[in-house]
This record gives sequence, structure tokens and C-alpha cells, in this order.
Amino acid sequence: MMGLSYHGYDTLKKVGGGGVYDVPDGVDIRGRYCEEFSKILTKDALHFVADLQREFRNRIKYAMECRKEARMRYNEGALPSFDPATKYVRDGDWICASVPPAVADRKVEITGPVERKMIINALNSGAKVFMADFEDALSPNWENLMRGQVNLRDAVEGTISFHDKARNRVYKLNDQTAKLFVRPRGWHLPEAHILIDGEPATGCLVDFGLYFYHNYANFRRTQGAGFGPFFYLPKMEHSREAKIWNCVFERAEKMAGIERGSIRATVLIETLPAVFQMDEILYELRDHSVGLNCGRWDYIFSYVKTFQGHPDRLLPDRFQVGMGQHFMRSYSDLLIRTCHRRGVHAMGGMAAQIPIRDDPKANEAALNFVKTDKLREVRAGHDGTWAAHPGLIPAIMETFVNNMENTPNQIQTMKREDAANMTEEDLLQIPRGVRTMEGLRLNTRVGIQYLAAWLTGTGSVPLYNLMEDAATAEISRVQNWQWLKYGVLLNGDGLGIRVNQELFGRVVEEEMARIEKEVGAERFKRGMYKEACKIFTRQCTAPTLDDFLTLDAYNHIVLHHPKGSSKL
Ligand SMILES: CC(=O)SCCNC(=O)CCNC(=O)[C@H](O)C(C)(C)COP(=O)(O)OP(=O)(O)OC[C@H]1O[C@@H](n2cnc3c(N)ncnc32)[C@H](O)[C@@H]1OP(=O)(O)O
Ligand SMILES: O=CC(=O)O
Ligand SMILES: [Mg+2]
Repeated sequence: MMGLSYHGYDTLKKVGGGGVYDVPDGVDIRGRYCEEFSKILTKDALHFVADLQREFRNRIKYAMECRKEARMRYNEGALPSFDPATKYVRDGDWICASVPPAVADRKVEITGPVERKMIINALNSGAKVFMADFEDALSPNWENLMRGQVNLRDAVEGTISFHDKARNRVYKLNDQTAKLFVRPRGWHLPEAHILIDGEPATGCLVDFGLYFYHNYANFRRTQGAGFGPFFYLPKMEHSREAKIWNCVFERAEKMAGIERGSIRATVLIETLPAVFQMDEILYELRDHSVGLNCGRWDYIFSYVKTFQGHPDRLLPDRFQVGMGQHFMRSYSDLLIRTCHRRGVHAMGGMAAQIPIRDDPKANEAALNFVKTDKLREVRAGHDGTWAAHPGLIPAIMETFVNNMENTPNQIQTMKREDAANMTEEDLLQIPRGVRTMEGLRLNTRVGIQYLAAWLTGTGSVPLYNLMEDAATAEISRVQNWQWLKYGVLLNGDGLGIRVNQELFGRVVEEEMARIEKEVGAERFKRGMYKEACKIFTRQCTAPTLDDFLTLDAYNHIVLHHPKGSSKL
């Protein structure tokens, strides 16, 4: 039977590539057809996603409106703060459901995009947990998303393999693997290739829904010892958003006929407003929580975004905004105190350093930086932390093991009551440091190269010996925007130059020439550097700050089938 429109017909929908997706009433697939994808995009799985979308779309829209409204208040001069209306939650004596034994020990967690070889490498890496990422580390084009689902299904089944033909190497899972967590996209991102009742689906409901539907049974049997699946939840700004996730989880548990509280999630505290909502977020998810994580890179991005209307809160060069800054330390300390008081893990964040193969001295310095950062985390009371690369795992594991008393975590032993009186001033203190021309140049060079990679399907890249992903690139973008908006003085290099449009135009030109030289003329021509430069420059110079780099850029990676049908 040929496909009709998505309205009112329970029918087969024909799309590019000659195949057909069997879709339920009201669902339209605009992504490329592929037989492998059709095993993910089954009618029943799509039915589940559509049910979630229909049940929660209005609440999601409302939550996004609330974000806008809060931003307007911050733009008018208000500061984020603890909410007096939920003091009873912060003061209350409740705790979260107890931690599932399968994930009691989370000393080192590796993260990475849902790419086939990386999934196998990460699961085999010796880390306790692998967070498979549909978010900061992934460019969410149709192929990546759908292949990611196929890869995760095979990983959970234990059948995943990969043949690297160039190296004639076959990758398979070891007997012992890391426990899998999955990070869906944030609430704000649409999935333009799946329309439900004529509207793009909510990206995270697609990521969550398809993964949950196909994997919950296998996962609980093989990985979760009766619990799971496990998730990481990104970029929330308020506990009302956590409440929606909690309802989504309950809805999924009901559909699957599994016990309430089976699904568990760690929430990234990576927006400035959310640091004032940590108790409230845990409270909403108290039956489904396994802790919070310091998503430090998005947190820095969010500091600039929240204070976009506050010229007295300008950031110094990006690399000076580390965990030594008072506001960052305060955030980590309060997160540990909050989690341990509620009986769940307080996870540390990502050090951006990665191994440097061709320079032993620089490599040693990078490794020492990571070790110092991780030592600070474990001594502060974190129960585990993130690694961006398998090469860092032994050193990080050793740091955590040697500094914890033979226990899987520090939930009972590091209560951090000293952080109980953390104030709003502590959490908001203006970061110290200077701004330099090199800072502006590096932001520009990194931002454009990251975006060029993202547009061509790669969401995490090594640049100048550091891991760059959507969160780190955001810092480069918003920092440039902030410096331009307020015409800041570059006060750290003795040049006494003010940032303005003309200077920025020159910097962009010169940095593009440098990028071309560094990557080579051929790769530069083949890549999407010019398009990336256009998008990045527009965003840095826009009169109003765009909410997300990837939201504006998303239109450029939407590819509707049959070709030529409209974009978002
Ligand atoms: C702010 C945040 O949200 S942080 C979380 C999101 N970001 C991430 O997850 C970034 C994860 N890291 C990465 O993507 C990568 O490490 C990069 C892009 C930074 C560097 O990647 P590469 O340049 O390919 O690293 P490199 O060449 O050293 O890789 C060596 C091997 O390690 C593997 N590897 C590297 N990083 C990872 C990882 N995170 N997970 C699994 N395997 C990995 C590579 O696949 C490669 O395997 P192979 O030898 O079998 O071919
Ligand atoms: O997601 C993690 C972050 O640091 O951002
Ligand atoms: Mg993040």
C-alpha cells in the first residue's frame, strides 16, 4: 500500500531509497530510508514515541516558555537564586531511592558519541560506566542518530562488532564491560526528520523512546541486574523539567510492565539556574535518580548566557575559567553536599585534556593536569568522574582508588556539611582573570573548526590537544559575543585594544587563513569551513544572543527525503 499523508491514516509511508517505513497514524518519517533503520523505526516503537510526544508536548512547550521568561528577568538585571517557594524541599529530610548495586561503583566514566567503534572501545575501556552520547559529542544528523540506535541495540544485545578494513582489525566486546548510560539530547532540540501530527518530534523523546523501547528488556537482564536502563539528562534549568522526565520514565515503565523506579538517571547540573534547584531536581526524580554530575563546560557557557545582559560579569580568557575559580569550586562543593545528603552519587566533570602522541613532554603535562584535577575531585568528595579518552583511564582510576577508602563510593563518608551554608554570592562570584587578543583568536579558530566538523557529521574533535564538543565550543561563541557586545578592553597582553566589529572581522579573516594553513588547502576546500565561518560570525555579532549554537546550525544538517521537501 502506498503512503498517504500523516494525518488520519494508519499506513505505510514511502520515502527516498525505495523502501518503506511502516508508520502509525499521525507519524511521518522524513529521513532517508534504510533497512537497518527500519528495524529501529518499527511501527510499535514509533507508536511509543508518538504517545510520549502527545502526552508531554504541551508541558515541554510550557517549560521552554518558562526558560524564556526567566531569561528576560535575568536580562533585566535579576540574578538566579534559591526559590523561597521550595525551601521546604531543601530543608526536608527525604532521600532518594537506594542506588542499584550494578552502578554503586562509578569511579571512572568514559563518554563518547554513539559511533560503532567508539562504543566498543568505550565498553572495553576498563571504565566502570560508558555514557553513550546523543548530545554534546554528537552531530545530530539523521544518519548519526539512527546508526547510533542500531549500534546501541547491538551493544546491549552483546553482538556488536566492527571491522576496521584499513587496519584489518575486528572489534568485539570483552567479557567484562562498562555499564551503559545513554544521554539523549536536551529538551530544546527538535527532531525534524520525524513529524508527529505535523510537528517535529522532541529530539530527546525520540532518542529516549527508541532506545528504551528496543533495549529495556535485554538491558535489565544483562547489565542492570534487574534495574535500568540508565540515563544521563542534560541541560535542564529547572525542576519542572526534571518532573517531566520523571513522568516520561513512569510512562515508559508502565508501557514495559516493569517496576516503578527501574529506570535511573543522573542529571547534569550544567546550567547556572539549575545549581539553585539541585535539591528540587533530585526530589522530582527521587525514585529514578542516581545522582548529579558537574557538567562544567556547559555550566561556564550558561554563566555567560544567563548574564548576557550584565556587563559587570565578563569572563576572562576561556582557559582561565577553571575549577579553581570560586564560583566553580562552590558549585562542585554544593553538588557533593546535596547528593550525599540525598543518598546518591556526586559525579565530577570532564577534563578536556587528551593524550598527545607526538610530544612526550606536552603529553606528560596534560596527564599531570588531568591527575591534579581528578585528585581535587576525589578529595572534595566526588564519587567518580569523566574521562574523554581511554588513554586517561588508568591514571584517573588510580587517583580515585588511592584516595577512596576501599569503598565503591563516598556517599556515606564525605557529607561535606561545611558546604551547607553556601550562599548565592558564592555561586555567582565573578570569575577572575584577564582577557587577551590570543583568547579572542583561539575562540574564533576553535569555534569555526568545531562547527565545520559538526556540519559534516562529527560532534567531538581533538583541537590543539584538547577535546572540543558542543559545550566547549559554546563557550568560545558566547565569550566572543559578550566581548563584542560590550566592547571589552583586552587587558591581559599590554596591547590595550578594545574588541569591536572591525577588529573581530580582521581576526576572523586571519584565523581562517591560519586554519587553511593548518589543515591544508585541499581539506579546507573540501570541508565546510566557509559555511561554519559564516554561521559562527553571525552568531558572535548578533544583536541578541542565540540560545544555542547547534539550534541555529541544525537547519544546515536537516536532510529531508524525498529530496527537496521543506526544511524546518
Ligand atoms: C562537555 C562534555 O559534554 S564532555 C562529554 C562529551 N564529549 C565526549 O564524549 C568526547 C569524547 N572523546 C572523543 O570524542 C575523542 O576522544 C576525541 C575526539 C576527543 C579524540 O579522538 P581521536 O582523535 O580519535 O583520539 P585518538 O586518535 O587518540 O584515539 C585512539 C583510540 O582511542 C579511541 N577513543 C578515543 N576517544 C574515545 C572515547 N571517548 N571512547 C571510546 N574510544 C575512544 C579511538 O576510537 C581510537 O581507537 P582505535 O585505536 O581502536 O582506532
Ligand atoms: O556535559 C558536560 C559538560 O561539561 O557540558
Ligand atoms: Mg554538557
